[in-house]
Amino acid sequence: MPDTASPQPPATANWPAPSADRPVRARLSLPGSKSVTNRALVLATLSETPCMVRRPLASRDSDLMVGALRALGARVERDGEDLAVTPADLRGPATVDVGNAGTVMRFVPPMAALTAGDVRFDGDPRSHERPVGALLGALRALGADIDDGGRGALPMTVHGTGSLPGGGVILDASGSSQFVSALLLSAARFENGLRLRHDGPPVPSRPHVDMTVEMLRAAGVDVETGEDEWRVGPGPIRATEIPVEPDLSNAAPFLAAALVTGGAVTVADWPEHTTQAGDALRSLLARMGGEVGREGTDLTVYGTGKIRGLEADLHDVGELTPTIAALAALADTPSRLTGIAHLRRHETDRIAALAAEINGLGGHVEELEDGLVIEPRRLHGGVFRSYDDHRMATSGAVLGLAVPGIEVEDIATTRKTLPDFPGLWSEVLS
Ligand SMILES: O=C(O)C1=C[C@@H](OP(=O)(O)O)[C@@H](O)[C@H](O)C1
Ligand SMILES: C=C(OP(=O)(O)O)C(=O)O
Repeated sequence: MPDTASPQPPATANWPAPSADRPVRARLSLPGSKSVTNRALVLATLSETPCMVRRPLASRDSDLMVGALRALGARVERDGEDLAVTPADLRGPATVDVGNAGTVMRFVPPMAALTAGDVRFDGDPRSHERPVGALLGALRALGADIDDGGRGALPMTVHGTGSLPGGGVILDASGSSQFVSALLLSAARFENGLRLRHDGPPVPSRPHVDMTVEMLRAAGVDVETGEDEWRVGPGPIRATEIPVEPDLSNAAPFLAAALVTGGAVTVADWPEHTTQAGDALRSLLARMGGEVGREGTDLTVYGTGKIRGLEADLHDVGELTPTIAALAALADTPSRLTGIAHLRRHETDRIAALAAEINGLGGHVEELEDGLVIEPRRLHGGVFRSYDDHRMATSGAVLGLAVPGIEVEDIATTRKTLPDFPGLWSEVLS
């Protein structure tokens, strides 16, 4: 697949985050959602019909997913702005590079179990630390043969046999909602389908599970859901066309710019109905002092010149935390963000990283086991480390709007889910 990224600064150069000397007023179209794109690619590959994935994301995580599926034998071809996926038998041996993409390291192993041959999984060093053990345990209980050297982590090899019995399994998905999504996405292809029950502390990022269920149903799969239970009937997946919505989580830093500068930022094509976690920005940014308006499919956030602190449980929408924390550091009153212990196992330990980086600029952030208490302070310039985490990097950009002299380390890491964040950011600020 062509690499659509525009030229980026080298990974080692710090990026001087532009400060805003006037209210930001902009309208932008965002690239496709990572979460929708990577589910669409999985469903299209498992479908018995050819499928067009419309306007997918083209960035590191989606490139990794395309690479993984091609390694298993899928035919994925670019067709203008779309990706055309043609049914093919999945076969090994294959090697899958998961990078640091949670969706690839969780969604592809069940497909590998349906593949005839060995499939080896490895990725960035961080992929060895991100949780997959509970998912692997569930897959084994459903009949898969997996060699992870007893670590419950990557690297590992799935010894696929071309089919999986499936059936009933209990899993603790408190570490990541992606365990549930991973099993559901492939389940219709298990011989006996799937009866899945979560047992443990609450599953985070629920809207992402809802997204999985909705997309499966749209592909003709029989899915029933209970509080912590899911049932998928065995049968064909028939996806012919899957539209990809703009990435609403990636709208976060851009909409935050309206609050920070007292401006107005419009995101085009905001869906009327969506399961994306980013839709919660409408209420979160309103609670932080913004005004939110909709005109047709345009969604606009207006800054009012004031940013209010926020007390919120972000368990369902954890990936919005880095932007919300940056806003909280610039607010008039303290914030308390809780329910996000699972962020310690995201691209980096986001709780520790946000506290360290905001404090490094003169902030006052206290780490809780499951969150952050942020007391606003006058911040100063300095290097904001990104820990190879796209959302840390964009969080530094938000702070830079109000605080001169911030340099974000490795801005190119934003390519995980946005092909050209620095370009889009400077367009919005121009
Ligand atoms: O299924 C998905 O597309 C995602 C689920 C969530 O993962 P967790 O449940 O691990 O937080 C979310 O944070 C991640 O960015 C994308
Ligand atoms: C947690 C995230 O990604 P991943 O899909 O790698 O889990 C994220 O994008 O915030």
